[in-house]
Formats: sequence, structure tokens, C-alpha cells
Amino acid sequence: MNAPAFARSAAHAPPEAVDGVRVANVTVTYRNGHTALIDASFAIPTGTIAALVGVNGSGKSTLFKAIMGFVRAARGEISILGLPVPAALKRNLVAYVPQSEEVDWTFPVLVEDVVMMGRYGRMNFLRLPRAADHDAVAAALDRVGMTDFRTRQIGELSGGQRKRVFLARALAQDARVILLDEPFTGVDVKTEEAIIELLRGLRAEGRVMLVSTHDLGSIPEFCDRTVLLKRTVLASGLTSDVFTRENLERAFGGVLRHMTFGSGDGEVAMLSDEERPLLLKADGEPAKRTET
Ligand SMILES: Nc1ncnc2c1ncn2[C@@H]1O[C@H](COP(=O)(O)OP(=O)(O)OP(=O)(O)O)[C@@H](O)[C@H]1O
Repeated sequence: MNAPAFARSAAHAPPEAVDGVRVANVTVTYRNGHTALIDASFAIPTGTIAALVGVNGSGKSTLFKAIMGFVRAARGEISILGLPVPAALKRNLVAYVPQSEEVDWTFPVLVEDVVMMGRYGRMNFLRLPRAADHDAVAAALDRVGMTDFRTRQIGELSGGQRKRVFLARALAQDARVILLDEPFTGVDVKTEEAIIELLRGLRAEGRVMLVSTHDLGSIPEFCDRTVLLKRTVLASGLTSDVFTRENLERAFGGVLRHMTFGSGDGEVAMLSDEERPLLLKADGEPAKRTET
């Protein structure tokens, strides 16, 4: 895991290397002619939590859509565990945990039904769940601590509980690659910690989590790798290598609030586009956050 070879760009990785997710020279153009991603390349090994970071409109959702097969790459290739996207989707290898805004919460559906959707890919067209499907749903709900809510309407849950239900859907599917779109928005610190702990457990099982987030401050704590996007991949690799002041300033330009405290060796810069700022020491290394 985390062999130095993976820190190199996908374009330079040896062709025989099988990555969790490998994006090579991908360009995506929407029907209206807008090119949202240009020549994007990176590779993430299995057993990794990777952050996908960039300003609004930098192409994070577009990249997710390309990995999910919702939009086609005009150029380049995406492979998942060494398979092209259609083959990976057919094997139920990829799951998506959506942003809250993408879901119609008034739709009357029970928590256990949402989680059962993760099993659809394994059922025939009648979608009649078998014992194994019910067992997988129960295990997934248990793992995210939502068993007691299984017969509740999804619309009755809090933001953090909804996230956990969609994570349970990905677990019921037994996805090897899980794409999480802003998993911490509207989630309290305790739930965020619980989700991070869960992601660490999934990493230990060799899964890949690609997490789109604006929480710069929490990324060094739980994401081993980072992909910095700005219509293309500005940098990718180990978070400690990618999270430099220079890279972040290139990715965020004037968007970040930027303050400097102290002077000389004790100087700390704060970069933030959200409520959890990233602190950088004078040497450019991320500073440890202390909880208040
Ligand atoms: N269906 C579409 N048709 C045309 N252009 C689109 C479409 N979806 C997104 N875009 C454009 O592509 C660019 C990248 O959008 P994308 O949604 O991937 O950004 P993002 O990084 O996910 O942003 P955010 O942080 O706001 O979610 C934007 O300029 C957006 O306007």
C-alpha cells in the first residue's frame, strides 16, 4: 500500500500496475460544448482514502460522473481495479454517496429500502430480495449505526443520519470504490468523526474512497492522498506532498481566506474556504489542528 510509485502521475505509472482508480488523460465535454475536464490524470491505489479538492466548478462532480459512467470521456481512459468503467459498473464495484441537495427527501421511502437499492445490481428484473440481500442490508445498517432507524422514512432523518444511510447503501452493494460527494456538509463534529472512523475501517478492507470536500482542515487527518482539481489535475499524490501552500494557492487562487499569525519559524498561515481552516506552518507543512 502507498508505494512511492503511486505518487507518480498516471501517465508515468507502469502499464502493468493495477490501481484502485486510474484516470489517464481524461477530457470531458458536455453537450453544450463546455469542456469541464481537460487531460486529467491521476492514480489511487487500493486501500486509500483520497480527497478530491477544488473550487466550485473545478470539475469534481464531472469527474465523479465520468467514474460512474454518466458522462463519457471524449478522450482518455478511466479504469477501476484494472477494468474499464462499464465492466466495473456491471460488477457493482462503484457506489456513489450523493450530496444532500441531489436527493428528493419528500419521496416516501424507508431507510431499509434505500439501503436495499444497493442490492439491485445483484437481483433479477423482478427485484425480489433474497435472504442474502436482507442480511447484507442488516449488516450495512448495523455498521453505520442506523439499525434502529430502518423503518423510518428517509425524509424524517437528520442530515448526518441521511449520509450514514447512503453510506450503508454503498456497503450493502459491497462496492470497492466509493465516491462521496461532500459527506461532511451539514454534519456535526461527532458524526463527522464517526464517518471518518468508518471510512478508515473500509480502507483497511482495501477499498478506495474518493471524497469530494471543501473541508481543507480535516483532509490531512484522514486522507492519505489528495487530488487537486482545476479543470485538470494540478497535483495528485500523498496528501503530505500535495498539500503545500503553493499548490493550494494555485488551486484556490484568491478564493481562500488567508491570514498569517506569528513570525519566523512560529509563523502559521490559515487557508480556508469553509468553516474548518487548514493551518500551514512556516515550512509549508500542515499544522495539527487542536479541537476546541
Ligand atoms: N450538464 C452540464 N452541462 C454543461 N456544463 C456543465 C454541466 N454540468 C456541469 N457543467 C459545467 O462544468 C464545470 C464543472 O462543473 P462541476 O459540477 O463538475 O464542478 P464541481 O467542482 O463539482 O463544482 P461544485 O464544487 O460547485 O460542486 C462548471 O463550469 C459547470 O458549469
